Amino acid sequence: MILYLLIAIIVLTYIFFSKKYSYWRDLGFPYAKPSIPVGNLCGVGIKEHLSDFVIREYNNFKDKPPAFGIYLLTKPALILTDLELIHDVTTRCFESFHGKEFYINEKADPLMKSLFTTSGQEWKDLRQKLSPIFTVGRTKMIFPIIAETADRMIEYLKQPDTNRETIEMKEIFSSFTTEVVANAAFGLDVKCLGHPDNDFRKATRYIFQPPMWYNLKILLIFSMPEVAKFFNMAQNPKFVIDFFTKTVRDNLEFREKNNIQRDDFFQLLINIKKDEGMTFNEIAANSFIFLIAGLETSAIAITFCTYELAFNQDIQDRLRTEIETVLKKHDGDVTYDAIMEMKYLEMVINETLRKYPIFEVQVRKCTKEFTMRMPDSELAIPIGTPVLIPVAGIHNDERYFKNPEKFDPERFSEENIKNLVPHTFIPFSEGPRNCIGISFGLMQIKLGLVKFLKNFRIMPCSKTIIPMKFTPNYSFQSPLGGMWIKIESIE
Ligand code: HEM
Repeated sequence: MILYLLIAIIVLTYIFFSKKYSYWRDLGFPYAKPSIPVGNLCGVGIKEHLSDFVIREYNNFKDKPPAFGIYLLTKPALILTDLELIHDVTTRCFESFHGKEFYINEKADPLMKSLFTTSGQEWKDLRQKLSPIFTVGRTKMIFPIIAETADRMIEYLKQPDTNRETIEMKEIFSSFTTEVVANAAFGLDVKCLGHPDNDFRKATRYIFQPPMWYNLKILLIFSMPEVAKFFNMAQNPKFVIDFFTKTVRDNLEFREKNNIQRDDFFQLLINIKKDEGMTFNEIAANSFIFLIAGLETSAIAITFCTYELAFNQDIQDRLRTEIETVLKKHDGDVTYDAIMEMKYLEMVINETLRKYPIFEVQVRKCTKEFTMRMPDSELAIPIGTPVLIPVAGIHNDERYFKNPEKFDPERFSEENIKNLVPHTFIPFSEGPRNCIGISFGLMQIKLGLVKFLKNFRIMPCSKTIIPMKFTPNYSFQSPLGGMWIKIESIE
């Protein structure tokens, strides 16, 4: 009897998945072969990083534009391979693709409903309210916070007991950006450089690299959002929600009670609350997203840039010469204007973001039916379909970037940048839903790099990973086992 029951369960499961996985085949649309029960996500986050999967499948299908089908667990999704279609999705036909694929349960997790996760009118209103926070003028206002924190990072690295022969820099750069963004977003003086067990750092580290069991919970939430809502499940871990909502509440009460005004993002959120109205949850969720989006993205960019500079001494020398020359003109002061004058620095950062796009895939959701034209037919993309832009694949496609493995900042020289194929360099995305924090992120990266290179020469060491491999269960691309290099003081 048990045997029959088992066989029946296996047969029914097989029929269920076969039916789910016949969607693209029935439409006669090219697709990557799925596996029961995770679709095309087999091994992603366990054996390989999402970017490895994206690059591989993109290369398999890039000659069959405009798109191919995959299954995110059992959900059909599209990966786009045609640049014009990508431009339609991000910009030209934005009304059909302004959605994001996030599970929001505000009751259980007030941190999830932010600018990054919301869609439709709610997103539009938020973007309008929050845009004034991210102007170039505001970035200038935050400049001293970034500069002081970068100085603290250099002091820390110069301590006599720091092992400069083999040093893991990813954690140090993440601590640097955590201190900057905690200060800029929350007005908090968090000390995590040299203190990896600091509560703030521990909570943020957990978000980017949760334990394997936690990824299973995310899979469940993603595949059965209705069930997750029924059981009032939260996407973020409880200790992260409690920690950050308490931090925001205490901070808000302290400032309001003591009538404290500061030049930071948090103050700007308080001003919006007073002038235009903003709920506590909106303040909490958006300070949280500034923190999440702001710290790890920039830290990873500095990390990969440093990794490449260790192997490319000529580029490192040229960049250091530029830094010294420009600073000399500014009496040795690392000012906002001095940083903006460093054109080669910009080329080096662009090339870093080309080779290692932090958001290796950008995800949008179809919000209004859209007809995709194919060579000799068309396909109506149904509402609700996730649409993936394979940025890592495009940035490493030899048709657009010759010899993509080579780290070559010249691709972004004044002369060459004009010849880039449109929509092939999109590290901050494009269109109305592009990154809102570009100028702040770039300034953080630039200042961190300038202060670091002014003080240290970088070289590979015995523990440097060659070639680069990514940590499978990390939210962004991040070096497996950390980024170990040797640094030498420049006197
Ligand atoms: C190297 C640094 C950064 C990179 C490469 C980057 C990249 C991106 C990308 C590609 C998106 C669009 C994601 C998608 O469509 O799925 C995005 C959105 C966003 N970024 Fe950044 N980002 C960086 C730094 C920052 C910083 C410093 C902040 C804030 C402090 C920030 C805040 C945001 C927010 C709030 C969004 C959502 C915008 C919206 O949906 O309207 N980012 N970022």
